[in-house]
Amino acid sequence: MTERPIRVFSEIGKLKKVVLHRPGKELENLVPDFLPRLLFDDIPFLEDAQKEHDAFADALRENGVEVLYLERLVADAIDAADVKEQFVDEWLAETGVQSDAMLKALKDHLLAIPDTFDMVLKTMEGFRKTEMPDVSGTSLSDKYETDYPFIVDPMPNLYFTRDPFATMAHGVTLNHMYSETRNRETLYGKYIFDHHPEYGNGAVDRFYNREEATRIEGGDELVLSKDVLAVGISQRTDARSIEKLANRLFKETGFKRILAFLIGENRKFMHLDTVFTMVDYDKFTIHPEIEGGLKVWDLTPNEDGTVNIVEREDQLDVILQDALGVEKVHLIRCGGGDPVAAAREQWNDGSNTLTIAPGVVVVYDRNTVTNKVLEEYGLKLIKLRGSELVRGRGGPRCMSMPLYREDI
Ligand SMILES: NC(=O)NCCC[C@H](N)C(=O)O
Repeated sequence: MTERPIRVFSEIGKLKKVVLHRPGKELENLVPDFLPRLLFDDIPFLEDAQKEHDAFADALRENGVEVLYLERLVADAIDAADVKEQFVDEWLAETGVQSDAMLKALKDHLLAIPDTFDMVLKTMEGFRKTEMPDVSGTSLSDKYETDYPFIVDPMPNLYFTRDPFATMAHGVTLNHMYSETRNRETLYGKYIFDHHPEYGNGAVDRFYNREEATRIEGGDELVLSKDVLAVGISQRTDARSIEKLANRLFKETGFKRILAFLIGENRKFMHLDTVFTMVDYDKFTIHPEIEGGLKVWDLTPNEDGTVNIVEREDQLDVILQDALGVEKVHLIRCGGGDPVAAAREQWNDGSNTLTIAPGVVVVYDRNTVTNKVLEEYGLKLIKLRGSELVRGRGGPRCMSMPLYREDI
């Protein structure tokens, strides 16, 4: 049997292949009045954000990881299946543009871009009003004018490739996102998994679809082992989505348990991976602020195919020891447990680490208190500058989607 293109059975197995998105001109379409709606807290300086991101990609390559770019995968998928016009039509249908004349002008503009790669980048960047001619249509929507400076919004969160789709076993969840701005991002995943020569046409199992009504985002989906997932019930992921996922995974894969972590609905920690990541066989980062209110449910398959759901009364370390079959689990507290350092460093993604091999972890250099504690636990840190990247509220795990990890 041929090797499946996706293989992810842990959070910590040696990372061999990953998807990133190099931040592009979409960041130059962030303006102060619309930051909250686009889920940003500040405006990064693109040139420096790209340098920081290139350093991230280089660090991964130096450690034996093949880096694939989302924008290249999408362009190759579109070209391979010769579906440029279909892609543009689907993209347009999700822009919210109502004027027929403007829809036609946008379509003509995109299809006139000779290189599909550049066309894909343009769909990510968005369109300012100033860059399109006035269209003189006849319908009411053609004549109607607002002060809004964009015809089509940018998609500034694309460099957080962790969220719109998530890999596990030999497949993906193609997610239905919490916000309109991020839901548009999932179209790129759809084209990759429908049409890419290596990742499309059924080569990758599909455990969730973007058309589903309930929400789930990749930052909430953690593959703890070949048997166990942890999934956050959060601002971004509904409990119902986790039940659906459990039903499918228990039937279609070897996963035997999902731990559903209730972390509450909060901008500061919108996904489970902003407060909890796995860094070694027996070590996890954790933000102390979630520990008090954390509830964990255990989802396991019943013999009749239904899902058994039990609330766990144990402490988190005991739940993890039991789920992973290790003697002692260490929970490494963000900011060393100091409430001020923890809050400051979690905000800057101190607990959002990317593990590229057991005990080898990519972090932002700025989280000095947390990093020192991680080193005291014997972890090897690869430190990145992230002053611009962090303004979008995401760290190394958020900015990466593993496609292939060696089994542990
Ligand atoms: N997994 C993650 O936590 N991703 C970070 C996403 C940040 C982005 N600005 C968002 O709010 O969706």
